[in-house]
Amino acid sequence: MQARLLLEDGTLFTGKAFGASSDAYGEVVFTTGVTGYQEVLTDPSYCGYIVTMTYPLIGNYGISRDDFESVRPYIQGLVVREQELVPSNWRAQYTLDSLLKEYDIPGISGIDTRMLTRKIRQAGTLKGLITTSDASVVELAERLGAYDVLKDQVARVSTKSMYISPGYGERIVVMDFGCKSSILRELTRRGCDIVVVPYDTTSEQIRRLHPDGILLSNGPGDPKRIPAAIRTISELLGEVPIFGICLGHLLLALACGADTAKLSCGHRGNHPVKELRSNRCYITSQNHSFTVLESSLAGTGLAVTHINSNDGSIEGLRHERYPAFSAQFHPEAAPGPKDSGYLFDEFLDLIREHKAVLTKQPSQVLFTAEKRKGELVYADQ
Ligand SMILES: NC(=O)CC[C@H](N)C(=O)O
Repeated sequence: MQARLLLEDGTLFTGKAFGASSDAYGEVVFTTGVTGYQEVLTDPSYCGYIVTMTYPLIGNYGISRDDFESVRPYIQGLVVREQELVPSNWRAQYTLDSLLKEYDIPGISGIDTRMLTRKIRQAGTLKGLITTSDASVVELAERLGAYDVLKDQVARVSTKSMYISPGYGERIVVMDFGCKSSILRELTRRGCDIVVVPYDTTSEQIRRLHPDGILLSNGPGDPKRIPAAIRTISELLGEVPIFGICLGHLLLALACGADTAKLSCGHRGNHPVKELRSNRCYITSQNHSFTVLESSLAGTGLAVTHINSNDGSIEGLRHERYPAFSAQFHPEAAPGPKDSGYLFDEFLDLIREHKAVLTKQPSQVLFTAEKRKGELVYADQ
């Protein structure tokens, strides 16, 4: 069956349909990862997007639920150069085509994904529509024009109620903005006692859980669309060590008074990132549209720890007084190299350091009506 992909600038691609035969609307983005299509499909941060895979053959190792990054795929639609119909992998449970059918997600194959990627690079992210209908292009353009991009993605993908994954180690409260499973895997591997809470949990509710540390997860969309979460983070800042990943990084920056903006076409796939402390370059897994503006950092207490070696954008931040740091990239990888997984160890080191300081200064342990900040905790350093 024929499928068409129409972009908001009028560009029309005609290819072959696979997956569901429903219509999909979304922002069209591309990812350059060579492997990892299952992780991309099921990463909740992709909610609202039609994803183009720049690697030309997709589906060749099939679908295995063990590789999912959440319980289901969250993309709106999938664009590939060539779809493999007969996967070859002993772990495969079913095919890409049958997965997309099961979750009512349409795909289009057989189009020039290189041209599409160039277009997005030049024009920036564009709205698009995948359809198998035979409606006229004029009609499709009208429908696409009337489509408003999703604005409530975090509410869609965050857990509706708190859940635990018990361990004997440090208690980590994960604020779930669309948390990838591999973040929980990394914490579990380190013995953590994990409590995952919905994105709109208040600081008071989080305090009652007595966290040793708070992890702000990845998640879809513009961080400014969840102001209550920004407020919650600013209320907890300095009380408990905080580690932000991707959306969590952007939210931490906003909570400290910095500003964020949308990149023209985002970073998706593997990007080189320089750690300024060691002058080392790490290959990281990335998936984001937004970035922290360097010009907004003055007076926030935030210092840049990592930068993107391709475009110089901010990739990591650390608070100079409070125990808080963040990464724009994905230290949990999935897909991608695990080079930057050391950040989870640094988070646990920070938690232990913070506890040691509190033990030396027990009077600081009590919560007071006035927010207890890191500068008090670290006053004698
Ligand atoms: N992976 C993420 O957490 C993405 C963060 C944010 N939604 C962005 O697009 O920039």
